[in-house]
Amino acid sequence: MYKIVFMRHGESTWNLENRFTGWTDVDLTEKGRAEARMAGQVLKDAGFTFDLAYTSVLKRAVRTLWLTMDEMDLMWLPVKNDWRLNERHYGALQGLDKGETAAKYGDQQVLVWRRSYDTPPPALEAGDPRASFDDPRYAGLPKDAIPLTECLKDTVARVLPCWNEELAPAIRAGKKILISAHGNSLRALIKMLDGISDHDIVGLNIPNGQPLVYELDKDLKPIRHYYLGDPAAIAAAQAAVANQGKAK
Ligand SMILES: O=C(O)[C@@H](CO)OP(=O)(O)O
Repeated sequence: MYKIVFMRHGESTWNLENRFTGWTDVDLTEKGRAEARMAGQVLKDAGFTFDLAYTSVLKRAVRTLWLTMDEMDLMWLPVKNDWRLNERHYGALQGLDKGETAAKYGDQQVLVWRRSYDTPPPALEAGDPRASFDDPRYAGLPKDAIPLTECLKDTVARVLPCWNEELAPAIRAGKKILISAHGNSLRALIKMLDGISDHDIVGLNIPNGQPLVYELDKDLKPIRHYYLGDPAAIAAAQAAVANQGKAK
């Protein structure tokens, strides 16, 4: 049996401000840093250790990983930054207030943009300063791999090769891995792992900074999964994430 740990980053400045974030590279708040340290403490107390860590190229996930590793006295851990673990690109919604957007377009439309499997948010114009074409961290990518918006299906299409080429081989090689990523890139991974339907994935919300353990069989099929933190606090945090997209 294999065990891997997923973790969504701690609270970011735009989580606090309730803005659509996507590929915008915002940092953690003080609360987010505390959540990341707490995750390290919880993992340490539960007896976890790791050989290798994966994260995105966005600083909220990278810093969460650093703080978690620091708390576990694992700063030496090899880290692979993979853009394919980035948050789902939020297109032209990036930077907008979620509640105001819901007041303007309706809760249902915002739920579709936030959680549907195959309806992307409106795309950025190619010349929009929010587009990532000139960002050096994506310099090695073909231009058509850099999104202007993404639905979850598009995120699955980039996360799946990351799983097949990086994560799964590391797990099979016996490495204990920690993956610090984002709400929707983790939803994409979990949808794929658990075979969640396009319909049911709408209801899945991932809380900030809570280690999520997956136990996998020899074929890397999930046996069970569980959060390490307090179940009531996790359920409340998941409900809070779900409610972020509603008009006040
Ligand atoms: O804004 C975002 O990029 C994501 C994660 O914070 O938000 P949501 O939960 O609305 O998909």
